[in-house]
Amino acid sequence: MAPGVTGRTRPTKPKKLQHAQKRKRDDVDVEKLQQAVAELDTSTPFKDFTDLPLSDPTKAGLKASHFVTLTDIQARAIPLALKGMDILGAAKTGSGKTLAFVIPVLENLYRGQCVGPDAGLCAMIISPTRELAIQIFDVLYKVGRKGHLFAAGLVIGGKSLREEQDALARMNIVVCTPGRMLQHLSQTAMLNVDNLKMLVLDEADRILDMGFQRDLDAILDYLPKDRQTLLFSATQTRKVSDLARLSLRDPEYISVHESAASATPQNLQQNYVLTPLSEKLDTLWSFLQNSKKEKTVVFLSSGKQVRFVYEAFCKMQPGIPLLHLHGRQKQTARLDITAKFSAAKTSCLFATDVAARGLDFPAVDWVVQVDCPEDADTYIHRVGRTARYERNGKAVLFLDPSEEEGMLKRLEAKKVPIERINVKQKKKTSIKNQLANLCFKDPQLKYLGQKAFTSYVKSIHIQKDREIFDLNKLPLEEFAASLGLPGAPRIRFMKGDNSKALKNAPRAALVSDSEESGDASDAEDVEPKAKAKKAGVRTKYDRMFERTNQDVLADHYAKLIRDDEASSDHGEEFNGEQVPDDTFLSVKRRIDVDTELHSGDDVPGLRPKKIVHIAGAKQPILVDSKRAEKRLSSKKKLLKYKDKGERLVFDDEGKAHPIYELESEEKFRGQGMPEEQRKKFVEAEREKVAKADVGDKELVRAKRREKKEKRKERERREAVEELRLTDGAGATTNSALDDFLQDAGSDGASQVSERPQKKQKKWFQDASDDEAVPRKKKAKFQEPETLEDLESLAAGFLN
Ligand SMILES: Nc1ncnc2c1ncn2[C@@H]1O[C@H](COP(=O)(O)OP(=O)(O)OP(=O)(O)O)[C@@H](O)[C@H]1O
Repeated sequence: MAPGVTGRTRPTKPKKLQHAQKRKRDDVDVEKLQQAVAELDTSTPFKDFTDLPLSDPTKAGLKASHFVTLTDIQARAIPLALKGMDILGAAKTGSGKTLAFVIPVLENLYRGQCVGPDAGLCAMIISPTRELAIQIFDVLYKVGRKGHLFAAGLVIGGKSLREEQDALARMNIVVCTPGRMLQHLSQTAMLNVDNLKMLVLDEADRILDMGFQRDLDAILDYLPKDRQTLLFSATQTRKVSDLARLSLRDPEYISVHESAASATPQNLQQNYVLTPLSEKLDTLWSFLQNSKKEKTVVFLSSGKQVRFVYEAFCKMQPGIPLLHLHGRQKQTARLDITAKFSAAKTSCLFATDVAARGLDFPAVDWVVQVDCPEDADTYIHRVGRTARYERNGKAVLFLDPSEEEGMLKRLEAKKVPIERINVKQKKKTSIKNQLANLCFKDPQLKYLGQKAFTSYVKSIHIQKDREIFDLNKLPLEEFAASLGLPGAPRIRFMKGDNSKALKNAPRAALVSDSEESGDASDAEDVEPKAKAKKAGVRTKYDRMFERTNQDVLADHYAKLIRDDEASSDHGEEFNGEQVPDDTFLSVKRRIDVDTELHSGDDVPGLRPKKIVHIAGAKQPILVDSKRAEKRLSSKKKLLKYKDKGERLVFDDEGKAHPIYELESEEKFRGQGMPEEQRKKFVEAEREKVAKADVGDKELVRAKRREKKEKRKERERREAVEELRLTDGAGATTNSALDDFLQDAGSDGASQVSERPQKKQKKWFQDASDDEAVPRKKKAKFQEPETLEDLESLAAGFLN
């Protein structure tokens, strides 16, 4: 519906006349707005949205969504953006950057009358991840739904290319991810971007970094140079080279919090805990046991770790709903998980850095970083998932002692205030035995553990900041044991690899292909944009699971492993990026073959025949087909041609004998009748077994006794502890988490009562207090139920 027009028009008026009148009113409105914007004094501090020269539909949309007061970044960026300036906007996480570009997009297009299918695509908003793109689209819909006539759409993959192509041809505003957008620019004939007026990069530093470089540069080649460009991020780029790439025209650098004491929100409490790598899962488990009533995001460095920890913790039933999110999940699953976590009051989400940037989950209490982030910027974005827009939040970073010094230095340089706290030892439970038992009983979990171990080691190996990440200082054997593994899986590194090149390899090296499926693997954000064939050699575990998979695995695990294999095709996901496996690991395989061409090979059209001599083979092999040639590359298959040899044992004098040697007949007869000999033998063996059984039973009894004693001892300690706690002044008023974490330097036994009450309240009281406000708001606004609903509504504005 057009701005200012109500639905109750008189039915007697002819339609043409109505439209003409409406257009006239729009023109007047637009003219007035143009003038107001031209006269806008950008040095005036604006407080409310009503102070700005905005169109009626935008004002109505803002009002309906309960946006009244401008945040700092909005107050400074929106007036300049309305005037058509290029902007580099930097402000802390959760400070409302999305509205700071959504409003100018709607307004500038409105004033420029870029509406309807003839206007073509006028604004492009690029986001690094699909989830963030959907979130931006949601905000665009909320603000634009009250009368704007633009057709807006999402282009993030996960749908058929054809479907997206048709919709794109009608769009005025597109919210997209770089890979998929590039695919359309190069393949959708009907897509015309000549009229593009505005380009927005959300999380600009991420989109400008090497991971997206190829796609972004290619997109920029398609776009007209004469356009307005807006860049926003909590950690903004100022590199001249980046600005040149974007052809910015005298950009305005707006850094709202540059002079602030910290780069992170003020209402965010930040701490770190020193915990050796091998105890990180114990600490995490204990933390979750003490925060069952909270909403937590847990960051791990790779998708495989996320899956292992999620599966293992689910089996251990922590008493809090668990979710997991990583880049290799199908898009539908990812959307489902983000929606579930957004709606949850208490839950724990295990995630890779795919969830680190931009996502606005409501009411997150804690961000826990189990694995150290790759740099301070990633830290800032991760912790930014909590303490958003005036809410309180808490973040804790687990650091191995080897990571402490380097990471603290980096954080200090970026103005991140962080204090050390300790975990109360009495509240910490070890889950090592439990995990070992689970892995022992469940080979699939063990397999996931092995993958988790390998991917963690890889993730450390490819880190470029050697002051923080040093593989040699990490207790890898203990780490493997902490995952429940019987030993550390062997990993072989290639010599002279370049970590930076490796980390950025996937985007640079992989070529986009045009799948039309709705599969998550097609083309997007943190995923590689192509299917790189796995050229590497399978490990013995891979082979083992390929075999087991066929009929032994439960459906659930068969799927897990299938997914895993699918993901392995693309390599590993580290810090939200994909790193191909084959560039990282190599297994030596050498075959001693000596090849000679068979005579007559040069007959045209015939496959050349080769005679191959293999070391140890009885005779040379004729290779006359592709299959025979392939067989040569398999060590196992080559065995068939080799002389098998004979296994021998050596006696005391060093003489060789076959393993099973028959006794001489004479000697055998000398020992009595065969039946008697058999009986004697059976009797002797029975005695041996009986003796061994006594020993075994004694061992089992001893173990049981030991377990029982340990349990009793633990129960006794807990009972004493409980008594002491209920007796202690103020102790019962603290949450379980108060009881779990303690300030660094204070001793474990007297924590709770020693900490000043005021500080405790500031730390932990926020969760329930603040929740009411946003939830109430949400109840009033009727959300479209599915993404499809939302998309069709936004596309349908045009009607
Ligand atoms: N003017 C406003 N009034 C009230 N709430 C607002 C306003 N602007 C933004 N918000 C709310 O603040 C929250 C954070 O906003 P947004 O997601 O835009 O932050 P951001 O700065 O982009 O964060 P990040 O850096 O993590 O991407 C959202 O829930 C949003 O609805």
